[in-house]
Amino acid sequence: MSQARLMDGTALARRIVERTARRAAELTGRTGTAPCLATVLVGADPASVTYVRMKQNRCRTAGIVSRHVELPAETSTGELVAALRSLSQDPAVHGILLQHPVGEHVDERAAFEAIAPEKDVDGVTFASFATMSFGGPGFVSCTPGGILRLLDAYDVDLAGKRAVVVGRSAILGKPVGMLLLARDATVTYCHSRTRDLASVVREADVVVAAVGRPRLIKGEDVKPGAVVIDAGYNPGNVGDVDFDSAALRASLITPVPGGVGPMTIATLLEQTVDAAARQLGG
Ligand SMILES: Nc1nc2c(c(=O)[nH]1)N[C@@H](CN(C=O)c1ccc(C(=O)N[C@@H](CCC(=O)O)C(=O)O)cc1)CN2
Repeated sequence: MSQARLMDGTALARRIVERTARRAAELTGRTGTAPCLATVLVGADPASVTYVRMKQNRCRTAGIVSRHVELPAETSTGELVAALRSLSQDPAVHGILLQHPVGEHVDERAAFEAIAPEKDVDGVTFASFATMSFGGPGFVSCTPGGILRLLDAYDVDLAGKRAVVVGRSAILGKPVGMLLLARDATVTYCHSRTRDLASVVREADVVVAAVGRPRLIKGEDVKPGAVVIDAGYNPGNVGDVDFDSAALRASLITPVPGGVGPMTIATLLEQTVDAAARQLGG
Protein backbone atom coordinates (compact mmCIF):
# COMPACT_ATOMS: atom_id res chain seq x y z
CA MET A 1 0.00 0.00 0.00
CA SER A 2 1.40 3.34 -1.07
CA GLN A 3 1.39 6.22 1.40
CA ALA A 4 3.03 8.73 -0.93
CA ARG A 5 1.07 11.28 -2.94
CA LEU A 6 1.61 11.00 -6.68
CA MET A 7 3.11 14.00 -8.47
CA ASP A 8 1.04 14.05 -11.63
CA GLY A 9 3.33 15.27 -14.43
CA THR A 10 0.81 14.41 -17.12
CA ALA A 11 -1.83 16.77 -15.73
CA LEU A 12 0.58 19.62 -15.03
CA ALA A 13 2.20 19.24 -18.46
CA ARG A 14 -1.23 19.35 -20.11
CA ARG A 15 -1.99 22.69 -18.45
CA ILE A 16 1.41 24.09 -19.51
CA VAL A 17 0.94 22.90 -23.11
CA GLU A 18 -2.58 24.40 -23.23
CA ARG A 19 -1.24 27.76 -22.09
CA THR A 20 1.67 27.47 -24.51
CA ALA A 21 -0.77 26.77 -27.36
CA ARG A 22 -2.72 29.94 -26.51
CA ARG A 23 0.53 31.96 -26.52
CA ALA A 24 1.62 30.37 -29.83
CA ALA A 25 -1.75 31.24 -31.42
CA GLU A 26 -1.55 34.82 -30.17
CA LEU A 27 2.02 35.20 -31.48
CA THR A 28 1.13 33.67 -34.84
CA GLY A 29 -1.93 35.94 -35.18
CA ARG A 30 0.04 39.06 -34.30
CA THR A 31 3.22 38.42 -36.32
CA GLY A 32 1.95 36.17 -39.12
CA THR A 33 4.67 33.66 -38.24
CA ALA A 34 4.19 30.49 -36.21
CA PRO A 35 6.89 29.42 -33.73
CA CYS A 36 9.12 26.75 -35.27
CA LEU A 37 11.14 24.03 -33.53
CA ALA A 38 13.80 22.11 -35.48
CA THR A 39 14.49 18.61 -34.17
CA VAL A 40 17.72 16.92 -35.21
CA LEU A 41 18.10 13.16 -34.94
CA VAL A 42 21.32 11.31 -35.72
CA GLY A 43 20.77 7.63 -36.48
CA ALA A 44 17.68 5.62 -35.69
CA ASP A 45 17.88 4.56 -32.06
CA PRO A 46 14.30 3.35 -31.41
CA ALA A 47 13.89 5.22 -28.10
CA SER A 48 15.20 8.46 -29.63
CA VAL A 49 12.90 8.04 -32.63
CA THR A 50 9.96 7.70 -30.21
CA TYR A 51 10.95 10.73 -28.14
CA VAL A 52 11.43 12.93 -31.22
CA ARG A 53 8.08 11.81 -32.60
CA MET A 54 6.42 12.64 -29.27
CA LYS A 55 7.97 16.12 -29.42
CA GLN A 56 6.77 16.65 -33.00
CA ASN A 57 3.23 15.50 -32.16
CA ARG A 58 3.07 17.73 -29.10
CA CYS A 59 4.34 20.68 -31.21
CA ARG A 60 1.51 20.07 -33.65
CA THR A 61 -1.12 20.17 -30.91
CA ALA A 62 0.37 23.43 -29.58
CA GLY A 63 0.46 25.24 -32.95
CA ILE A 64 4.25 25.06 -33.19
CA VAL A 65 5.71 24.22 -36.59
CA SER A 66 8.04 21.26 -36.41
CA ARG A 67 10.93 20.92 -38.83
CA HIS A 68 12.71 17.60 -38.69
CA VAL A 69 16.28 16.90 -39.78
CA GLU A 70 17.27 13.26 -39.89
CA LEU A 71 20.94 12.41 -40.33
CA PRO A 72 22.50 8.99 -40.86
CA ALA A 73 24.21 7.25 -37.93
CA GLU A 74 27.62 7.71 -39.56
CA THR A 75 27.31 11.53 -39.66
CA SER A 76 30.59 13.11 -38.56
CA THR A 77 30.98 15.82 -35.93
CA GLY A 78 31.78 18.31 -38.70
CA GLU A 79 28.66 17.46 -40.67
CA LEU A 80 26.46 17.67 -37.59
CA VAL A 81 27.99 20.98 -36.53
CA ALA A 82 27.37 22.33 -40.06
CA ALA A 83 23.71 21.25 -39.95
CA LEU A 84 23.19 22.88 -36.55
CA ARG A 85 24.96 26.10 -37.63
CA SER A 86 22.74 26.27 -40.67
CA LEU A 87 19.60 25.94 -38.50
CA SER A 88 21.05 28.52 -36.11
CA GLN A 89 21.28 30.99 -39.01
CA ASP A 90 17.85 30.21 -40.46
CA PRO A 91 15.42 32.99 -39.43
CA ALA A 92 12.42 30.68 -39.92
CA VAL A 93 13.67 28.40 -37.10
CA HIS A 94 13.21 29.72 -33.55
CA GLY A 95 14.30 26.73 -31.47
CA ILE A 96 16.69 23.82 -32.05
CA LEU A 97 16.79 20.44 -30.34
CA LEU A 98 19.54 17.89 -30.93
CA GLN A 99 18.27 14.56 -29.63
CA HIS A 100 20.68 12.96 -27.16
CA PRO A 101 22.50 10.59 -27.44
CA VAL A 102 24.33 10.94 -30.72
CA GLY A 103 26.78 8.24 -31.84
CA GLU A 104 29.91 7.68 -29.77
CA HIS A 105 32.12 8.83 -32.66
CA VAL A 106 30.49 12.28 -32.51
CA ASP A 107 31.67 15.05 -30.20
CA GLU A 108 28.27 15.84 -28.70
CA ARG A 109 29.57 18.88 -26.83
CA ALA A 110 30.90 20.44 -30.05
CA ALA A 111 27.50 19.79 -31.63
CA PHE A 112 25.58 21.37 -28.74
CA GLU A 113 27.84 24.43 -28.92
CA ALA A 114 26.88 24.91 -32.58
CA ILE A 115 23.35 25.80 -31.43
CA ALA A 116 22.85 29.57 -31.20
CA PRO A 117 22.14 30.46 -27.53
CA GLU A 118 18.95 32.34 -28.48
CA LYS A 119 17.62 29.13 -30.10
CA ASP A 120 18.84 26.74 -27.38
CA VAL A 121 15.34 25.85 -26.18
CA ASP A 122 16.65 22.52 -24.82
CA GLY A 123 19.11 24.37 -22.57
CA VAL A 124 22.16 22.32 -23.52
CA THR A 125 24.84 24.90 -24.36
CA PHE A 126 27.55 26.13 -21.98
CA ALA A 127 25.95 29.57 -22.19
CA SER A 128 22.54 28.25 -21.10
CA PHE A 129 24.07 26.23 -18.27
CA ALA A 130 25.96 29.25 -16.96
CA THR A 131 22.96 31.56 -17.22
CA MET A 132 20.71 28.99 -15.53
CA SER A 133 23.24 28.42 -12.73
CA PHE A 134 23.38 32.14 -11.97
CA GLY A 135 19.61 32.57 -12.22
CA GLY A 136 19.75 34.60 -15.45
CA PRO A 137 17.01 34.88 -18.08
CA GLY A 138 18.09 32.11 -20.50
CA PHE A 139 16.71 28.66 -21.24
CA VAL A 140 16.86 25.80 -18.73
CA SER A 141 17.64 22.22 -19.56
CA CYS A 142 14.16 20.77 -20.13
CA THR A 143 13.99 17.84 -17.71
CA PRO A 144 15.56 19.80 -14.82
CA GLY A 145 13.26 22.75 -15.55
CA GLY A 146 10.27 20.41 -15.60
CA ILE A 147 11.31 18.87 -12.28
CA LEU A 148 11.46 22.28 -10.61
CA ARG A 149 7.98 23.11 -11.97
CA LEU A 150 6.66 19.88 -10.47
CA LEU A 151 8.26 20.60 -7.10
CA ASP A 152 6.72 24.08 -7.13
CA ALA A 153 3.30 22.76 -8.14
CA TYR A 154 3.34 20.47 -5.10
CA ASP A 155 4.59 23.26 -2.80
CA VAL A 156 7.88 21.58 -1.96
CA ASP A 157 9.96 24.16 -0.09
CA LEU A 158 13.58 23.42 -0.96
CA ALA A 159 15.36 25.95 1.24
CA GLY A 160 17.66 24.20 3.70
CA LYS A 161 16.61 20.74 2.51
CA ARG A 162 19.15 18.02 1.75
CA ALA A 163 18.82 17.17 -1.93
CA VAL A 164 20.65 14.18 -3.36
CA VAL A 165 21.03 13.97 -7.14
CA VAL A 166 21.96 10.51 -8.37
CA GLY A 167 23.63 11.05 -11.75
CA ARG A 168 25.78 13.81 -13.22
CA SER A 169 24.92 13.96 -16.91
CA ALA A 170 25.20 17.26 -18.73
CA ILE A 171 21.50 17.47 -19.62
CA LEU A 172 20.03 16.14 -16.40
CA GLY A 173 22.05 15.50 -13.23
CA LYS A 174 24.37 18.52 -13.30
CA PRO A 175 21.74 21.14 -14.21
CA VAL A 176 19.07 19.85 -11.82
CA GLY A 177 21.61 20.12 -8.99
CA MET A 178 22.30 23.74 -9.94
CA LEU A 179 18.58 24.56 -9.98
CA LEU A 180 18.13 22.96 -6.54
CA LEU A 181 21.14 24.91 -5.25
CA ALA A 182 19.61 28.13 -6.59
CA ARG A 183 16.60 27.35 -4.36
CA ASP A 184 18.89 27.05 -1.31
CA ALA A 185 18.85 23.26 -1.05
CA THR A 186 22.02 21.58 0.23
CA VAL A 187 22.94 19.52 -2.80
CA THR A 188 24.97 16.32 -3.00
CA TYR A 189 25.78 14.68 -6.34
CA CYS A 190 26.21 10.92 -6.47
CA HIS A 191 27.69 9.00 -9.39
CA SER A 192 29.36 5.78 -10.38
CA ARG A 193 32.35 6.42 -8.05
CA THR A 194 30.23 7.34 -5.01
CA ARG A 195 30.93 5.07 -2.07
CA ASP A 196 27.93 3.62 -0.24
CA LEU A 197 25.25 5.29 -2.37
CA ALA A 198 22.45 3.95 -0.17
CA SER A 199 23.76 5.71 2.94
CA VAL A 200 23.92 9.05 1.08
CA VAL A 201 20.40 8.63 -0.34
CA ARG A 202 19.08 7.79 3.14
CA GLU A 203 20.01 11.34 4.27
CA ALA A 204 18.00 13.01 1.52
CA ASP A 205 14.86 15.08 2.01
CA VAL A 206 14.63 15.25 -1.80
CA VAL A 207 16.02 12.52 -4.06
CA VAL A 208 16.40 13.04 -7.81
CA ALA A 209 17.23 9.77 -9.54
CA ALA A 210 18.77 10.57 -12.91
CA VAL A 211 21.24 7.84 -13.66
CA GLY A 212 19.60 5.47 -16.14
CA ARG A 213 19.79 2.32 -13.98
CA PRO A 214 16.40 0.56 -13.70
CA ARG A 215 15.01 0.50 -10.14
CA LEU A 216 18.38 1.40 -8.59
CA ILE A 217 16.83 3.33 -5.69
CA LYS A 218 14.97 1.02 -3.31
CA GLY A 219 12.38 1.95 -0.72
CA GLU A 220 14.65 0.86 2.12
CA ASP A 221 17.05 3.65 1.07
CA VAL A 222 14.38 6.36 1.12
CA LYS A 223 14.12 8.51 4.24
CA PRO A 224 10.55 8.43 5.56
CA GLY A 225 8.70 11.50 4.24
CA ALA A 226 11.23 12.27 1.49
CA VAL A 227 10.22 13.65 -1.90
CA VAL A 228 11.29 11.21 -4.63
CA ILE A 229 11.72 12.39 -8.21
CA ASP A 230 12.31 9.63 -10.74
CA ALA A 231 13.91 11.12 -13.85
CA GLY A 232 15.07 7.78 -15.20
CA TYR A 233 13.99 6.78 -18.69
CA ASN A 234 14.97 3.16 -19.18
CA PRO A 235 13.67 0.75 -21.81
CA GLY A 236 10.12 -0.42 -21.13
CA ASN A 237 9.16 2.81 -19.32
CA VAL A 238 10.96 1.75 -16.16
CA GLY A 239 12.38 4.44 -13.90
CA ASP A 240 15.48 4.56 -11.71
CA VAL A 241 13.35 4.14 -8.58
CA ASP A 242 11.70 0.97 -7.36
CA PHE A 243 8.32 2.70 -7.23
CA ASP A 244 6.34 0.22 -5.11
CA SER A 245 8.80 0.10 -2.23
CA ALA A 246 9.76 3.80 -2.43
CA ALA A 247 6.11 4.90 -2.37
CA LEU A 248 5.72 3.22 1.03
CA ARG A 249 8.24 5.65 2.56
CA ALA A 250 8.07 8.83 0.46
CA SER A 251 5.63 11.70 1.04
CA LEU A 252 5.58 12.64 -2.66
CA ILE A 253 6.75 10.59 -5.62
CA THR A 254 6.73 10.87 -9.41
CA PRO A 255 5.50 7.86 -11.38
CA VAL A 256 7.09 6.49 -14.55
CA PRO A 257 5.39 6.99 -16.91
CA GLY A 258 3.40 10.12 -16.15
CA GLY A 259 5.83 12.09 -13.98
CA VAL A 260 8.94 13.84 -15.21
CA GLY A 261 8.74 12.74 -18.89
CA PRO A 262 5.70 14.82 -19.91
CA MET A 263 7.19 17.83 -18.09
CA THR A 264 10.32 17.60 -20.24
CA ILE A 265 8.31 18.05 -23.42
CA ALA A 266 6.04 20.74 -21.95
CA THR A 267 9.12 22.75 -20.95
CA LEU A 268 10.58 22.35 -24.45
CA LEU A 269 7.40 23.69 -26.06
CA GLU A 270 7.11 26.55 -23.61
CA GLN A 271 10.72 27.60 -24.24
CA THR A 272 10.21 27.35 -28.01
CA VAL A 273 7.40 29.88 -27.80
CA ASP A 274 9.55 32.07 -25.50
CA ALA A 275 12.34 31.94 -28.10
CA ALA A 276 9.98 32.73 -30.97
CA ALA A 277 8.46 35.65 -29.05
CA ARG A 278 11.92 37.11 -28.43
CA GLN A 279 12.98 36.65 -32.06
CA LEU A 280 9.72 37.88 -33.59
CA GLY A 281 9.37 40.73 -31.14
CA GLY A 282 7.03 40.55 -28.17
N1 LIG B 1 18.22 16.70 -26.40
C1 LIG B 1 17.63 15.94 -25.46
N2 LIG B 1 17.76 14.62 -25.51
C2 LIG B 1 17.17 13.88 -24.53
C3 LIG B 1 16.41 14.46 -23.51
C4 LIG B 1 16.30 15.86 -23.49
O1 LIG B 1 15.66 16.48 -22.59
N3 LIG B 1 16.91 16.57 -24.49
N4 LIG B 1 15.76 13.67 -22.59
C5 LIG B 1 15.76 12.25 -22.72
C6 LIG B 1 14.55 11.58 -23.21
N5 LIG B 1 13.39 12.39 -23.50
C7 LIG B 1 13.45 13.39 -24.39
O2 LIG B 1 14.20 13.45 -25.29
C8 LIG B 1 12.11 12.00 -22.99
C9 LIG B 1 11.92 10.80 -22.37
C10 LIG B 1 10.65 10.40 -21.94
C11 LIG B 1 9.59 11.25 -22.12
C12 LIG B 1 8.20 10.88 -21.72
O3 LIG B 1 7.32 11.71 -21.75
N6 LIG B 1 7.97 9.64 -21.35
C13 LIG B 1 6.64 9.21 -21.01
C14 LIG B 1 6.43 7.79 -21.44
C15 LIG B 1 6.71 7.61 -22.88
C16 LIG B 1 5.88 6.54 -23.54
O4 LIG B 1 4.71 6.43 -23.22
O5 LIG B 1 6.44 5.88 -24.41
C17 LIG B 1 6.40 9.38 -19.52
O6 LIG B 1 7.39 9.41 -18.76
O7 LIG B 1 5.26 9.50 -19.15
C18 LIG B 1 9.78 12.47 -22.71
C19 LIG B 1 11.03 12.83 -23.15
C20 LIG B 1 16.86 11.70 -23.60
N7 LIG B 1 17.30 12.54 -24.58
